Amino acid sequence: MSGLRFRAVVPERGYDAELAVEAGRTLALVGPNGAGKSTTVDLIAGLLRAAEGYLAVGDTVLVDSARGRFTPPHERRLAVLGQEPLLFPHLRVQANVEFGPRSQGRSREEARRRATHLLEEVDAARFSRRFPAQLSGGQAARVALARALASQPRAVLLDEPFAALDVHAAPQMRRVLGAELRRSSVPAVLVTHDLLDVLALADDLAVIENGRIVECAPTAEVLRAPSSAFAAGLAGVNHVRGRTEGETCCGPNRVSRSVASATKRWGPTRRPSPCGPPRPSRSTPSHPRAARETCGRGSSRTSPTVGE
Ligand SMILES: Nc1ncnc2c1ncn2[C@@H]1O[C@H](COP(=O)(O)OP(=O)(O)OP(=O)(O)O)[C@@H](O)[C@H]1O
Repeated sequence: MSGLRFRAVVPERGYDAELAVEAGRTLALVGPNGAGKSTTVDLIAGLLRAAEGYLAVGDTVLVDSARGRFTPPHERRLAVLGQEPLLFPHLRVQANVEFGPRSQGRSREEARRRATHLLEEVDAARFSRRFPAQLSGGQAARVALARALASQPRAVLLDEPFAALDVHAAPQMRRVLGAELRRSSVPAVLVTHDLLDVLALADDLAVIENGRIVECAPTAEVLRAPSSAFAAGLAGVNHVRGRTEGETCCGPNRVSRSVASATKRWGPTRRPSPCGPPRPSRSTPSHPRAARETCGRGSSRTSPTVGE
């Protein structure tokens, strides 16, 4: 498994963004309402088709509009977990979680083992004989997390997956998700409005505004020295300081910038994003610090933990 490279342009939504997430790392995508976070997830998942687009996970190119390639959602092998659990209503919980591994050709026994393990992890084993209609919203969300992780995806996409959970369930689910992501070493994109999600899960943090990535760097760096007003608000500081040396998380752009220069960068000439241009093959980030400390292929997840 290796990193995820993504770029897409959707003119009718004013969307023109690119991201790179190294294998084994989680990138949190934050931004104001209507900025383009769900659009990003939909594009990567294949639920929305871009006018121009490129998507690769590792060596597998899933979308390349220049070559007319568009892999349908069900063939992408991506785990997508949103606010709605979207469980199969006619299957019991256990069968819902077994469905992914079974459809990938795993044996009945292997699928059962994996589903049972994940249902225990998310504290939903006692619901395994129920149908989705017999679950509460929070219980269904736990099952949906188990199902998303069961199929050993190429990459994981999470669109506010804990929004429906209560204050006790959310920390437990973060722990399960964090452990699974660390174990699986796949790239993950997490859309969230919640700083706790960012602190608990995100190695890197990207800010999207008006369909453009305006900041992308290791989480600790963004929170320490935000260069966008939105990240400053998230970090709880009222000033934008910016970084003084190359500290982007995922790509070749080394020069830190103020919001103003970021806006200039993202002007009509469509320059490379802070997260780097999509690369057609596995490649090491060109930024030496990023490669060494944060974004190197196969590097371990390093997000800070929060007391939960
Ligand atoms: N189905 C659609 N058709 C046309 N435009 C859309 C559609 N869905 C979203 N948009 C527009 O695309 C832009 C990005 O929306 P998106 O839902 O991706 O934002 P978001 O960052 O996820 O917002 P939120 O935090 O409110 O969920 C917005 O301007 C929105 O109005």
